[in-house]
Amino acid sequence: MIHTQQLTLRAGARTLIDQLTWHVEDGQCWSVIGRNGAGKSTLLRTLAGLCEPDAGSVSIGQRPLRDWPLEELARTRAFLAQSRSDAFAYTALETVLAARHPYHSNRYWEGSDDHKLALDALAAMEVADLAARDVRTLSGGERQRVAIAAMLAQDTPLLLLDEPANALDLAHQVSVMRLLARLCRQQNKTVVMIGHDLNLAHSVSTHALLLMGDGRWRAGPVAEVMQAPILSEYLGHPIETIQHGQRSIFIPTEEHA
Ligand SMILES: Nc1ncnc2c1ncn2[C@@H]1O[C@H](COP(=O)(O)OP(=O)(O)OP(=O)(O)O)[C@@H](O)[C@H]1O
Repeated sequence: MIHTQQLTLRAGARTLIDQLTWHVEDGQCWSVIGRNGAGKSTLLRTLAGLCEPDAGSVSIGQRPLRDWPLEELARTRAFLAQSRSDAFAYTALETVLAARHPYHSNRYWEGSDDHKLALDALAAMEVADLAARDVRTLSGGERQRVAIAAMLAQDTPLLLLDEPANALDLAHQVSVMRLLARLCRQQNKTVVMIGHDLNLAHSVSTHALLLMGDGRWRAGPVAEVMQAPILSEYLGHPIETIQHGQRSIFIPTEEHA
């Protein structure tokens, strides 16, 4: 689904990611992990086609990103930004319906199929009861779930999510992450998401990409890459693992003053 070849991303004089050659296959669920400022959002925006690489290339489905017509790209990848601002009085339903526009090049109005898809997406995110509400009146977590519903309604094989668990309460963090993992397993969708919760990432992801923020990176299956010594190095803080049944739980080591 995604193939990067010697991809290099910089911010000013800093090299964030150096020569990333990376394959993301259909049906995989990747977590991108790294410290604040490591370049995670910059990478995701580049994969979405919103930023130009400084060197190297990105292909989506065998085709270089720059060769994708915008409307076709919008039917292939959906992007959840880390933050958003709502300038106008759209309802939650209208916001989700807007995600159907890439399917309407030959007609102006959405059809009943679009309404059903949008309502289903709102229901999947447990915000169907908010469909008629002005998005500017929603709480942070409700607005986040409407934004994820819009992604689902966009119905793309590739989902790129910048901190999807942001602002969600514990129950919704778990249900949203499980839903993403299920989309990969059952519908062969591909997910690349950024997250700071190692335990959530470990429980739902098949693979992880670690970014050091100085160009270095490490990519691979979760069992190989999400190990305490490697995570400690990449996150700049000692981390221990404890086993709880089948689960590995990551905890930051307490440092005594
Ligand atoms: N236009 C710019 N000019 C200079 N530096 C920039 C610019 N845009 C981004 N940066 C820097 O690039 C670095 C990477 O930013 P990015 O948003 O990708 O980090 P991140 O890993 O997503 O961080 P976070 O976990 O805080 O969301 C940051 O240090 C940021 O300050």
